[in-house]
Amino acid sequence: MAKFTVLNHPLIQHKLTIIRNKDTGTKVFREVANEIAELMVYEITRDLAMEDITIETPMGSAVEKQLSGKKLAVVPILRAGLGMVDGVLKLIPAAKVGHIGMYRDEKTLQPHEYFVKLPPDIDQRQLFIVDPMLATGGSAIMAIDALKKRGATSMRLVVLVAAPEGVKAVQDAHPDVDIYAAGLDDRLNEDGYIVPGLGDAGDRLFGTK
Ligand SMILES: O=c1ccn([C@@H]2O[C@H](COP(=O)(O)O)[C@@H](O)[C@H]2O)c(=O)[nH]1
Ligand SMILES: O=P(O)(O)OP(=O)(O)O
Ligand SMILES: [Mg+2]
Repeated sequence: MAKFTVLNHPLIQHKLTIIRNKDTGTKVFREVANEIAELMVYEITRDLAMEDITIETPMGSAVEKQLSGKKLAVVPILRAGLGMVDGVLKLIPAAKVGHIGMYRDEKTLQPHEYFVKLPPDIDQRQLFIVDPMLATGGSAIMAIDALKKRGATSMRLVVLVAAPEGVKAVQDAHPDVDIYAAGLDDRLNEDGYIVPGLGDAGDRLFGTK
Protein backbone atom coordinates (compact mmCIF):
# COMPACT_ATOMS: atom_id res chain seq x y z
CA MET A 1 0.00 0.00 0.00
CA ALA A 2 1.32 3.42 -0.95
CA LYS A 3 2.06 5.89 1.82
CA PHE A 4 -0.13 8.93 2.37
CA THR A 5 1.59 11.77 4.22
CA VAL A 6 0.25 15.13 5.35
CA LEU A 7 3.12 17.61 5.59
CA ASN A 8 2.16 19.56 8.67
CA HIS A 9 5.08 21.96 8.77
CA PRO A 10 3.85 25.24 10.32
CA LEU A 11 4.82 27.31 7.26
CA ILE A 12 2.94 24.95 4.96
CA GLN A 13 -0.14 25.03 7.18
CA HIS A 14 -0.06 28.84 7.50
CA LYS A 15 0.21 29.31 3.74
CA LEU A 16 -2.52 26.76 3.06
CA THR A 17 -4.88 28.80 5.23
CA ILE A 18 -4.09 31.87 3.10
CA ILE A 19 -5.09 30.19 -0.15
CA ARG A 20 -8.18 28.57 1.37
CA ASN A 21 -9.52 32.05 2.22
CA LYS A 22 -12.07 33.10 -0.40
CA ASP A 23 -10.87 36.72 -0.11
CA THR A 24 -7.37 35.82 -1.34
CA GLY A 25 -7.07 37.16 -4.89
CA THR A 26 -5.43 35.64 -7.94
CA LYS A 27 -2.00 37.23 -7.49
CA VAL A 28 -1.49 36.11 -3.90
CA PHE A 29 -3.12 32.73 -4.54
CA ARG A 30 -0.62 32.06 -7.33
CA GLU A 31 2.37 33.17 -5.27
CA VAL A 32 1.44 31.25 -2.16
CA ALA A 33 0.45 28.03 -3.99
CA ASN A 34 3.95 27.98 -5.46
CA GLU A 35 5.51 28.72 -2.09
CA ILE A 36 3.67 25.73 -0.60
CA ALA A 37 4.80 23.51 -3.48
CA GLU A 38 8.39 24.60 -2.87
CA LEU A 39 8.19 23.79 0.84
CA MET A 40 6.54 20.44 0.12
CA VAL A 41 9.24 19.43 -2.33
CA TYR A 42 11.90 20.37 0.19
CA GLU A 43 10.25 17.99 2.67
CA ILE A 44 9.70 15.07 0.30
CA THR A 45 13.16 15.05 -1.23
CA ARG A 46 14.88 14.25 2.07
CA ASP A 47 15.35 10.65 0.95
CA LEU A 48 16.94 11.33 -2.45
CA ALA A 49 19.91 9.09 -3.12
CA MET A 50 23.37 10.59 -2.58
CA GLU A 51 26.87 9.55 -3.50
CA ASP A 52 30.36 10.58 -2.51
CA ILE A 53 32.41 12.71 -4.86
CA THR A 54 35.98 13.94 -4.49
CA ILE A 55 36.37 17.65 -5.19
CA GLU A 56 39.07 20.24 -4.79
CA THR A 57 38.22 23.12 -2.49
CA PRO A 58 40.61 26.12 -2.36
CA MET A 59 42.11 24.38 0.69
CA GLY A 60 42.65 20.94 -0.80
CA SER A 61 40.86 17.74 -1.66
CA ALA A 62 37.62 16.67 0.08
CA VAL A 63 35.11 13.85 -0.23
CA GLU A 64 31.65 15.43 -0.33
CA LYS A 65 28.07 14.53 -1.24
CA GLN A 66 26.13 14.98 -4.44
CA LEU A 67 22.76 13.75 -5.67
CA SER A 68 22.80 10.42 -7.43
CA GLY A 69 20.15 8.08 -8.73
CA LYS A 70 17.33 8.94 -11.07
CA LYS A 71 17.01 12.40 -12.55
CA LEU A 72 13.87 14.28 -11.63
CA ALA A 73 10.90 15.61 -13.55
CA VAL A 74 7.77 17.46 -12.55
CA VAL A 75 4.48 16.62 -14.25
CA PRO A 76 1.62 19.07 -13.67
CA ILE A 77 -1.94 17.96 -14.37
CA LEU A 78 -3.28 20.92 -16.36
CA ARG A 79 -4.48 23.43 -15.74
CA ALA A 80 -4.38 23.65 -11.99
CA GLY A 81 -1.11 21.75 -11.61
CA LEU A 82 0.68 24.57 -13.40
CA GLY A 83 0.22 26.56 -10.22
CA MET A 84 2.77 24.38 -8.44
CA VAL A 85 5.47 24.04 -11.12
CA ASP A 86 7.47 27.20 -10.47
CA GLY A 87 7.69 26.33 -6.78
CA VAL A 88 9.10 22.89 -7.57
CA LEU A 89 11.55 24.31 -10.14
CA LYS A 90 12.87 26.82 -7.62
CA LEU A 91 14.38 23.91 -5.70
CA ILE A 92 15.06 21.61 -8.66
CA PRO A 93 15.82 24.01 -11.52
CA ALA A 94 17.26 21.31 -13.78
CA ALA A 95 14.12 19.15 -13.63
CA LYS A 96 12.38 18.47 -16.93
CA VAL A 97 8.67 19.28 -17.12
CA GLY A 98 6.03 17.01 -18.64
CA HIS A 99 2.42 18.11 -19.10
CA ILE A 100 -0.80 16.13 -18.85
CA GLY A 101 -3.95 18.04 -19.81
CA MET A 102 -7.11 16.87 -18.12
CA TYR A 103 -10.52 18.27 -17.30
CA ARG A 104 -13.29 16.84 -15.16
CA ASP A 105 -16.75 16.55 -16.63
CA GLU A 106 -18.85 18.74 -14.34
CA LYS A 107 -21.79 16.31 -14.28
CA THR A 108 -20.19 12.86 -14.29
CA LEU A 109 -16.95 13.98 -12.55
CA GLN A 110 -15.10 11.71 -14.96
CA PRO A 111 -11.68 13.00 -16.09
CA HIS A 112 -10.93 13.54 -19.78
CA GLU A 113 -7.38 13.62 -21.10
CA TYR A 114 -6.71 16.21 -23.82
CA PHE A 115 -2.93 16.60 -23.90
CA VAL A 116 0.19 14.62 -23.03
CA LYS A 117 3.73 15.87 -23.67
CA LEU A 118 6.54 14.27 -21.72
CA PRO A 119 10.35 14.25 -21.72
CA PRO A 120 11.57 11.34 -23.88
CA ASP A 121 13.45 9.63 -21.03
CA ILE A 122 10.43 9.55 -18.72
CA ASP A 123 11.20 5.90 -17.84
CA GLN A 124 14.58 6.96 -16.40
CA ARG A 125 13.22 9.71 -14.15
CA GLN A 126 11.65 10.07 -10.76
CA LEU A 127 8.45 12.04 -11.31
CA PHE A 128 6.64 14.50 -9.09
CA ILE A 129 3.06 14.66 -10.34
CA VAL A 130 1.50 17.90 -9.11
CA ASP A 131 -2.16 18.90 -8.88
CA PRO A 132 -3.50 21.18 -6.13
CA MET A 133 -6.63 19.08 -5.54
CA LEU A 134 -7.12 15.33 -5.07
CA ALA A 135 -10.91 15.03 -5.01
CA THR A 136 -12.44 11.80 -6.37
CA GLY A 137 -8.97 10.76 -7.48
CA GLY A 138 -10.08 10.20 -11.08
CA SER A 139 -7.71 12.78 -12.60
CA ALA A 140 -4.67 11.55 -10.67
CA ILE A 141 -5.43 7.90 -11.46
CA MET A 142 -5.78 8.64 -15.18
CA ALA A 143 -2.60 10.75 -15.17
CA ILE A 144 -0.63 7.96 -13.48
CA ASP A 145 -2.10 5.46 -15.98
CA ALA A 146 -0.92 7.71 -18.83
CA LEU A 147 2.57 7.95 -17.35
CA LYS A 148 2.88 4.22 -16.70
CA LYS A 149 1.68 3.49 -20.25
CA ARG A 150 4.64 5.54 -21.48
CA GLY A 151 7.17 3.72 -19.31
CA ALA A 152 7.28 5.71 -16.06
CA THR A 153 8.05 3.55 -13.03
CA SER A 154 8.91 5.98 -10.24
CA MET A 155 6.29 8.54 -9.23
CA ARG A 156 5.10 10.59 -6.29
CA LEU A 157 1.82 12.49 -6.24
CA VAL A 158 1.99 15.92 -4.60
CA VAL A 159 -1.27 17.77 -3.86
CA LEU A 160 -2.20 20.75 -1.75
CA VAL A 161 -5.58 19.49 -0.52
CA ALA A 162 -6.77 15.88 -0.50
CA ALA A 163 -10.16 14.33 0.19
CA PRO A 164 -10.25 10.91 1.91
CA GLU A 165 -12.15 9.49 -1.10
CA GLY A 166 -9.37 10.52 -3.50
CA VAL A 167 -6.59 9.20 -1.31
CA LYS A 168 -8.26 5.78 -1.08
CA ALA A 169 -9.01 5.66 -4.80
CA VAL A 170 -5.39 6.41 -5.79
CA GLN A 171 -4.01 4.00 -3.20
CA ASP A 172 -6.29 1.24 -4.51
CA ALA A 173 -5.48 1.92 -8.18
CA HIS A 174 -1.76 2.64 -7.80
CA PRO A 175 -0.38 1.12 -4.60
CA ASP A 176 3.16 1.96 -5.76
CA VAL A 177 2.64 5.75 -5.83
CA ASP A 178 3.14 7.61 -2.56
CA ILE A 179 0.91 10.63 -1.97
CA TYR A 180 1.86 13.85 -0.20
CA ALA A 181 -0.62 16.57 0.80
CA ALA A 182 -0.52 19.87 2.66
CA GLY A 183 -4.00 19.17 4.05
CA LEU A 184 -6.49 16.30 4.37
CA ASP A 185 -10.04 17.61 4.35
CA ASP A 186 -13.39 16.24 5.50
CA ARG A 187 -15.24 15.14 2.39
CA LEU A 188 -16.48 15.84 -1.11
CA ASN A 189 -19.73 17.71 -1.69
CA GLU A 190 -22.42 16.59 -4.16
CA ASP A 191 -20.61 18.47 -6.98
CA GLY A 192 -17.31 16.71 -6.33
CA TYR A 193 -15.63 19.69 -4.65
CA ILE A 194 -13.51 19.23 -1.57
CA VAL A 195 -15.02 20.64 1.67
CA PRO A 196 -13.75 22.91 3.14
CA GLY A 197 -11.14 22.88 0.35
CA LEU A 198 -10.32 26.07 -1.50
CA GLY A 199 -12.79 26.02 -4.39
CA ASP A 200 -11.78 25.38 -8.00
CA ALA A 201 -8.01 25.63 -7.99
CA GLY A 202 -7.73 26.27 -11.75
CA ASP A 203 -10.24 29.10 -11.62
CA ARG A 204 -8.59 30.68 -8.60
CA LEU A 205 -5.15 30.48 -10.21
CA PHE A 206 -6.13 31.83 -13.58
CA GLY A 207 -9.02 34.13 -12.71
CA THR A 208 -11.56 32.22 -14.77
CA LYS A 209 -15.28 31.70 -14.03
O1 LIG B 1 -12.41 21.06 -4.78
C1 LIG B 1 -11.92 20.81 -5.91
C2 LIG B 1 -11.99 19.54 -6.51
C3 LIG B 1 -11.44 19.32 -7.73
N1 LIG B 1 -10.80 20.32 -8.41
C4 LIG B 1 -10.24 20.08 -9.77
O2 LIG B 1 -10.55 18.76 -10.18
C5 LIG B 1 -9.39 17.96 -10.32
C6 LIG B 1 -9.36 16.79 -9.39
O3 LIG B 1 -10.59 16.16 -9.32
P1 LIG B 1 -10.72 14.58 -9.23
O4 LIG B 1 -12.14 14.37 -8.84
O5 LIG B 1 -9.76 14.12 -8.17
O6 LIG B 1 -10.41 14.03 -10.58
C7 LIG B 1 -8.21 18.81 -9.99
O7 LIG B 1 -7.31 18.69 -11.09
C8 LIG B 1 -8.74 20.20 -9.85
O8 LIG B 1 -8.41 20.90 -11.03
C9 LIG B 1 -10.73 21.57 -7.84
O9 LIG B 1 -10.13 22.50 -8.40
N2 LIG B 1 -11.29 21.78 -6.61
O1 LIG C 1 -9.93 19.48 -13.28
P1 LIG C 1 -10.65 20.66 -13.84
O2 LIG C 1 -11.80 20.27 -14.70
O3 LIG C 1 -11.04 21.60 -12.75
O4 LIG C 1 -9.60 21.34 -14.79
P2 LIG C 1 -8.72 22.66 -14.61
O5 LIG C 1 -7.54 22.27 -13.81
O6 LIG C 1 -8.39 23.04 -15.99
O7 LIG C 1 -9.55 23.69 -13.91
MG1 LIG D 1 -10.79 23.43 -12.51
